[in-house]
Amino acid sequence: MESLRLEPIRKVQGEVVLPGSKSLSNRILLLAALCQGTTKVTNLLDSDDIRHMLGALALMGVEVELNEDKTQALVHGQGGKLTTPPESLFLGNAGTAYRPLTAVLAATQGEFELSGEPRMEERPIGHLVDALRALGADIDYLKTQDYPPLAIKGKTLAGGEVSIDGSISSQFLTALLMAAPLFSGDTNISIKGELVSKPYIDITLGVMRKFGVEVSNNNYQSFHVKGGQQYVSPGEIMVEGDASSASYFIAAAAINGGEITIHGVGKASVQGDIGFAKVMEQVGADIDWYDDKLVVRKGQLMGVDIDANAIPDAAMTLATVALFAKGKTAIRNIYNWRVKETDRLYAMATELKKLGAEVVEGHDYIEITPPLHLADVAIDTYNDHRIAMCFSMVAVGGWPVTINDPGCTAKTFPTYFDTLASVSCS
Ligand SMILES: O=C(O)C1=C[C@@H](OP(=O)(O)O)[C@@H](O)[C@H](O)C1
Ligand SMILES: C=C(OP(=O)(O)O)C(=O)O
Repeated sequence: MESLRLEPIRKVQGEVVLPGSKSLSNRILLLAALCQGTTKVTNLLDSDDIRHMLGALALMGVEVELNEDKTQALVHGQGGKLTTPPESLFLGNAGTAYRPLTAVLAATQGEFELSGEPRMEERPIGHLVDALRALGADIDYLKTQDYPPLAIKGKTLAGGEVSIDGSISSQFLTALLMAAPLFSGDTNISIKGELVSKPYIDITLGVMRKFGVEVSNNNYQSFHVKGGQQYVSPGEIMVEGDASSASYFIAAAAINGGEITIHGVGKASVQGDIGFAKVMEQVGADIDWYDDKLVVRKGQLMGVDIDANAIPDAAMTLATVALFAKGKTAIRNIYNWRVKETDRLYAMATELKKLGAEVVEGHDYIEITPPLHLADVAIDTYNDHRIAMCFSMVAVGGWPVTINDPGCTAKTFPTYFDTLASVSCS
């Protein structure tokens, strides 16, 4: 479908069961493939990013049995051995596949080429490659220095002392951490620059722990990983609901509930994006917290001024909540929005301005002051699932809107617009 017309939604109400977390799904699949033993993964996300990880694993000889709706997988671990794939591993625009595979394959015997969509070739990976090369990895840039695609000649890496720049993406450190137990000796990793998106490191360390590997860390400034370790299957593991995907329903209920019960994340969540619910309480949402669900109702919404470095994905939703909050909303410390699916700072500013909002696009922040009336426009989505999803808040807030290329939500949430319709009262 070229575009989706959303008419004003009178109220949102009902129950949502979240799909599994993208971040957890791809980490779990990779470690389940590497470990010793078979792992049953439940509540797996079925979306493009996961499909790319599964496709790559299949090409490297990993046997994965999926159930019919692809939310359960039986992964037969290879005990650290992967085979040289017959072709380039095409990883779409999935950062959670591309970055960890780069590090793991650098330490795996075999020859690998990692490619992706055109946008992936514009997303930097130099900080990770620099760190891996410093450890002796053999990695070449096939087109442009510091960017995918890559050619990797995997080999035994001995570990040692290494520093990694954490200022652009936490996924580089995640990748190094996941690969380090496979090195023959111990690795001490120190962080250069400010480490962004820190809560994703907790997700990484938590998943590694489930697969039997403990990493010690000193205040996220240095990490010690023992070498020569084998990941061990936990037997069965459930993927928690996606906290970033929850943000759209938390926001919708806060703008125009009714009441929405969101199943799959709650106060026991391991994902940093649960922090968005706390931000929304500050904005004015009325939220009841349970271990693995949230009940969210409408509130008097007020603009806030927040540092969103820890919740870069969910913070995009706040940018459209801002259209319905009193006064100005400022979202700060989000420079790396510029190197994700698109330049998200530019894209969000451009589309919010089209609706009539007053927007300041800073180098690493955005400020939004809502207009009295929203213009009826078509929102361009820049092949960015989160732009498509967060601009549906315009209809939730009672204004018509057209979303161009709504199918781009397939990256993490293929059924998003159906799920929104299921809680929409016209
Ligand atoms: O590790 C992860 O699962 C992710 C880390 C974040 O990226 P950065 O660390 O590049 O900010 C986030 O935006 C991405 O959607 C998922
Ligand atoms: C930044 C994102 O994706 P990736 O995992 O490709 O970095 C995202 O899902 O918002």
